[in-house]
Amino acid sequence: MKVDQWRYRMRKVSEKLQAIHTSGNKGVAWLIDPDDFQSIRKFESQLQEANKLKIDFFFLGGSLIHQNRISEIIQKIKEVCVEIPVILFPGNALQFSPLADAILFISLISGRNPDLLIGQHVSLAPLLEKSGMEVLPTGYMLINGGQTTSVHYISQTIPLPNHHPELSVATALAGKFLGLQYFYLDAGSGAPFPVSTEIIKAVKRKIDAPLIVGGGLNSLDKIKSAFQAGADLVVIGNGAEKNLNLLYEVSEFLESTRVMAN
Ligand SMILES: CC(C)=CCC/C(C)=C/CC/C(C)=C/CC/C(C)=C/COP(=O)(O)OP(=O)(O)O
Ligand SMILES: O=P(O)(O)OC[C@@H](O)CO
Ligand SMILES: [Mg+2]
Repeated sequence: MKVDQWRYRMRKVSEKLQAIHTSGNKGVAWLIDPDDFQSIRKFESQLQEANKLKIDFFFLGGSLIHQNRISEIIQKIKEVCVEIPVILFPGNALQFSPLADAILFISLISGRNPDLLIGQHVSLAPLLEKSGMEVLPTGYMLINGGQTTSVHYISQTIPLPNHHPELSVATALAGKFLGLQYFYLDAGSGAPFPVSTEIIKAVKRKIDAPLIVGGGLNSLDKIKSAFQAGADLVVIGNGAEKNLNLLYEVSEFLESTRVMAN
């Protein structure tokens, strides 16, 4: 299938995110690490599951990747899961593929590293324009999840404290005044503690935009708490890699809340 054909079949990604946000229905994104793509057969069978699980989005990216197989992975996803949008979640400008449906154009607003606030963005902008891809301008905020994760190290930034909501609120407000349209609170992949509900609630109160939360969400209880605190979309990476059943549990939970809301 050609790129335009599958883009045509879908609602715009931004519309889907906005719909999740305004309806109060929650969503789930499955983060695929391009480096974990070893056996194509295993990946294919996981993708079959993704169709059944009603995953809302695939996120694709990593802090540091060793092999750039992003286009190949997207092709595979599109063969099996035509209806699930693939959103790039790049650690740098090299992690680009014109085959994706949209890109989280993340600016690391919790940090003070100019390359991750604007530098990588300038490098990618001309290519991005040519691709015609949907761009999601996103304020990306790293929150201390109890351990130094890959993204902390690679970004060379200090995360926001997990228990001083006023700092996260000030950061998110600055992002809002800069015109960012999506916010992503991330404790970092594999974090022992996810973003605190205190922080999620405080940011949610001030920001009327889709709120993405991820990092260390490896149990249904943690995911429910993130939703209850105000996350619109949760991102699950390691939790699904270790136990695909977690995605079943989340999907069942979402299904039951959507039924109750209708
Ligand atoms: C928008 C463009 C062109 C680039 C963005 C550049 C920025 C702002 C990067 C922010 C910092 C960064 C390195 C983010 C990567 C986030 C990500 C995809 C994390 C996925 O998890 P890993 O950190 O790879 O987890 P593992 O250690 O579990 O593999
Ligand atoms: O791998 P996990 O801990 O689920 O984290 C997902 C994502 O938010 C990391 O950037
Ligand atoms: Mg990774």
